[in-house]
Amino acid sequence: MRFQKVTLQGFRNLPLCEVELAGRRTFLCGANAQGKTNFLEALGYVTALRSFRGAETRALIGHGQAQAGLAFGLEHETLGASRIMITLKPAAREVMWEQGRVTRLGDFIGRFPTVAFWSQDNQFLRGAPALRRRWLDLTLAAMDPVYLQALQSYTRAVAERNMLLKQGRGDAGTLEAFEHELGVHAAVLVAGRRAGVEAISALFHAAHQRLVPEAETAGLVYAPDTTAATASEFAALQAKNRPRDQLLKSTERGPHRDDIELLLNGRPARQFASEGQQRCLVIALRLAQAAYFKAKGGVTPVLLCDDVLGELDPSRRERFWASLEHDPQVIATGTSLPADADGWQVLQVENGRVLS
Ligand SMILES: Nc1ncnc2c1ncn2[C@@H]1O[C@H](COP(=O)(O)OP(=O)(O)OP(=O)(O)O)[C@@H](O)[C@H]1O
Repeated sequence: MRFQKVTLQGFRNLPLCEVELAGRRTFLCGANAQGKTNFLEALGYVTALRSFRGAETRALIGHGQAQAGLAFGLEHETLGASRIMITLKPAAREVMWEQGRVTRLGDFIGRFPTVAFWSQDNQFLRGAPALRRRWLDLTLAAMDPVYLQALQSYTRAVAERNMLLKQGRGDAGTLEAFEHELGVHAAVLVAGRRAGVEAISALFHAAHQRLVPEAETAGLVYAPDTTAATASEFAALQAKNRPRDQLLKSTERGPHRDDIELLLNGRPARQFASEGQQRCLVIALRLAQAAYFKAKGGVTPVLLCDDVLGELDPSRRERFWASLEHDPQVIATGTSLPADADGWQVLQVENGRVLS
């Protein structure tokens, strides 16, 4: 897939920007806080209708603006030339794809894959489990509408059960109904996560080997919160935990507490990997995400590299370029043009304006 034309209006600090992207390599160059990451964030939004920074819709709308508009002209392996228009309002979002309005998220999410490499990825190993869970959910849901549906339904069921627990209205019969519902969706989630992590782990190992010359092995393991696997096991678990949950006023156990662990040479990387090793692991994980999207959806994702490649030493950067498969479109940012950017389209970003 390739972005050809990008028009943004009132998106964060970009009041109006219209850009034609030429070829497969674009570098956005500018001082700090000019709008480079904001531009990448707008492009990344098209994949899962979410900010890769995890920002709320409200934060994406320019200060003082009522709404933000994003329009993309894309070249797509399976869909041909595509046009997408997204309008963001504080409490609503509208997506137009070709001439029609998108009403079911599952019809749209994941069709336009992008993978963002950005500075906060460095927190991936040592940050809270929610960060890793969010990444895994986004990766799996983008490629599987059944998983997306289960994730939405599970999240809703937990929120409703929590609401009952908080209000103290949770009599056994009512809670039991939610627990049954919760169990059905939990079983889909854990099965999807187990299979997904196994598939991504193999791609992660391969990407890491291409990136790092040392004979190191990288892997990913699923760390579920409980051993329950079937709908009835999950429902039974919630029923057993009910007295404790009623005291704590929250659903304490379940897939919403799952985690994944990155391994380096069979050991938890978060405890043993050096800073440099961690950086390579996280980049390899993003490459694995791109490979997973390609394998599942048949579309080569666009890589959005926010000031990340500058952190790699020249030999690792060279290997990064050599490790890219299927000649993806790469849109990178930085405060100065790297030495290996020959032949790139260069756009200057200055105070919310993107200039060619
Ligand atoms: N909703 C918003 N409305 C207006 N401005 C915003 C909004 N959200 C963020 N900004 C501003 O946008 C500016 C540019 O942010 P951005 O993250 O794109 O910087 P950058 O060019 O990537 O810089 P760096 O090199 O420091 O990462 C910042 O000054 C930020 O405060």
